[in-house]
Amino acid sequence: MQAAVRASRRPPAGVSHQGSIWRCHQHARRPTRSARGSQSTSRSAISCSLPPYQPCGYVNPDHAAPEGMWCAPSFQLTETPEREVVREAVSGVPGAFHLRGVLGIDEAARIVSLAERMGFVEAEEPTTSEDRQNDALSWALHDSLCNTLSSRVLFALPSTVRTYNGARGDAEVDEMERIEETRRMLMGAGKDSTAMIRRADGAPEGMHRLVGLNARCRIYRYAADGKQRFPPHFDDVWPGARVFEQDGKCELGYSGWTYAASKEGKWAWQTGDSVSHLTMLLYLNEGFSDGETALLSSEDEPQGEVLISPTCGDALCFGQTFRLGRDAVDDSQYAVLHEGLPVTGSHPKYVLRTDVLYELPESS
Ligand SMILES: O=C(O)CCC(=O)C(=O)O
Ligand SMILES: [Fe+2]
Repeated sequence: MQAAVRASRRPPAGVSHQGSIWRCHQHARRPTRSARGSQSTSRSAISCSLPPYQPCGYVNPDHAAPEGMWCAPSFQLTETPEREVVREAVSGVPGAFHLRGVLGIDEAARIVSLAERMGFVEAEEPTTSEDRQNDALSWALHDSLCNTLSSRVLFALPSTVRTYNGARGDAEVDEMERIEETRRMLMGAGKDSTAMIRRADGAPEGMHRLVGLNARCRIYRYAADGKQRFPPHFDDVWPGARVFEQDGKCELGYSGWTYAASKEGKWAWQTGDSVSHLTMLLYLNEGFSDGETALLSSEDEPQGEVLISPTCGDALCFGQTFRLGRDAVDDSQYAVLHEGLPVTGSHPKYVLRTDVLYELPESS
């Protein structure tokens, strides 16, 4: 099968595409590397006024709110929307890419500061070598914050993801790719589309359309003790979620729970439900040593280990497994086995994890 990440869709006005790099000219320049280097993100070094935050529950009463899920309904990004975001492929890892400059240094520092105030749930003593060993919290982004963050990156994300079942033969898949390419040409997107085609055995087949980022984020803190780490794992697809605010209360509501919850082996979802295909890791600080994200392999094309050193404000995106608790769906094409390596030095590492959401195809 051909690697299916197409070059890129036609860029919006003010955006150009050079090789694997997307660039948005309209937006202000990002801080220089020396400005980034001078950033201090230790807990004590950050002092800025922050809006209030509160526990966030679930709209669906069947889902008990976990410990450490928060919402800060008036938190805003301060540089809105003047950011220059640049997309760059991760060499050797199909489907993975960097988004450079998603957050400003001060914005990232304010998120770290907010997270420290909301409070992390400390890592539990691991019982197996696969258990996550870092401090974590969940942060549900209210609509306007989620939309602002999404608007900075949407132009550089795959606009569609077409899924197909691995039971199909190569000839049929080639034909699907050909049809898809023709469709894009007819729509004026040409060959340089960021559309993606991926095999996901057992998953619903069809065209998934880009929606934006998932409001449900996690923030992880790795102590600089050389021990805390996120052992090798795949990220699974996740249903889309958004925050509902009423009478001063914030609750997270999922789309796609019908799709997620059917136990009969039948995929079921409603029109408008969304599901993720990609992880987005947003690095919130620098100033520590080690702590890279190690990209270990991708199905079909096992590359060596690719180490990504966190750069504050940059995002890293890569494929997830279309699994969601179903045995039938094992690893999916472009899913990347990865690991958060231990941190040393004098500062912890902070990283925000969210997902890139797609609307599911028309349900049959
Ligand atoms: O901290 C990292 O670099 C990796 C985090 C991660 O794998 C995740 O959030 O799923
Ligand atoms: Fe992960």
